[in-house]
Amino acid sequence: MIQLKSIKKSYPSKNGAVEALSGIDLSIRQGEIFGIIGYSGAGKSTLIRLINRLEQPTSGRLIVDGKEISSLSKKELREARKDIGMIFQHFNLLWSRTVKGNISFPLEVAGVKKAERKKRVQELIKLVGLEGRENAYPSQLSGGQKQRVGIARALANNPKVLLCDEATSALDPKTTNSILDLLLNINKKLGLTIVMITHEMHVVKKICHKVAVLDTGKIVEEGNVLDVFQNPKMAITKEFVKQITHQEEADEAVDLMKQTHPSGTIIKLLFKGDSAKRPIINELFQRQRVEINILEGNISQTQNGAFGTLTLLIDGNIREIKSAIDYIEQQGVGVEVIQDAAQLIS
Ligand SMILES: Nc1ncnc2c1ncn2[C@@H]1O[C@H](COP(=O)(O)OP(=O)(O)OP(=O)(O)O)[C@@H](O)[C@H]1O
Repeated sequence: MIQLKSIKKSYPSKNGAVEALSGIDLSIRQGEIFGIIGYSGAGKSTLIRLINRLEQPTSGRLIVDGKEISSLSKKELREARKDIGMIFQHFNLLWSRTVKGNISFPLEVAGVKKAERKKRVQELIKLVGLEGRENAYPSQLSGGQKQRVGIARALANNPKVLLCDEATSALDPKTTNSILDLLLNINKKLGLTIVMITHEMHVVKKICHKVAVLDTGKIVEEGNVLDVFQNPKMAITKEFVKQITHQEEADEAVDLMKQTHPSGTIIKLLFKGDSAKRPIINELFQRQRVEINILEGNISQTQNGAFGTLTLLIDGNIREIKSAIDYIEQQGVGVEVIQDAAQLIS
């Protein structure tokens, strides 16, 4: 649906050109929810504005829905833009118009007749769950409701792609979740391709199928969300993954155990996909003659399946511990040895 090939974008500045994007290759498939994550200044807004054709690339090729941007006439470009809706961090609503008026606006611009407009606005209000608030003004709405108006407005002309620029960054965690659920629902119902620009890994974890990590104008890592969460390669990706998996209390529990049980073996189990559903501790208790203490555990759900970790302190004789670890690995669960008191690796 969207392809970027060797895209570069520079902005002129007093101290020479600023290279915001330096050679981006990206392919986003139809119906996918694709997350692009990066810190401030990484080039996320530039990238999304290129897809929306609000910016022109300095070089490279951009293809959306089979059409190459550089070969389009102005009229064709105007038409092609209708296939792309966009929502923003600060909603960008018209404050003097009601909910209905805001959603109707792009339909008016597109020359849709009044009766048809009215029908479409009602459909959209239902789709985003704003029934009863049709005549409210933006100032009378909560942040989540404002973003629902933004989503309805973006979908008014039946776009094929929805671009979300930090769409939940101004919302509290509960409202963020409800907006993400709505986007997921719309993706499933309408088969809409969604591109999410964000600095929050929670957003990626909850609804994206794929993720690309953007760092100073380059994509440094890309893949299926579950794979990237399980096996982040670059330091920056590991930092983002830690936003989800890191628990300070867990580190403290492990440190305490290291001090109080220097002779115990501490291992971290890494679950992925179906292995996350296995009653592995129960199986260990039944099959192996080792003592087990659970130090921490967490499980995360992504659109590609679940993944999780479980940190255990195991005591017993070396042979039994080795056998327990072999058993865990045979079940398709990864094992990382944190404290090797039994000298398993020697
Ligand atoms: N119109 C512009 N003129 C000059 N430099 C720009 C312009 N827009 C962006 N830049 C520069 O390009 C780089 C990437 O900016 P961009 O806004 O795309 O990053 P970002 O990841 O979206 O960050 P943020 O979340 O802070 O907006 C930055 O160094 C920025 O200063």
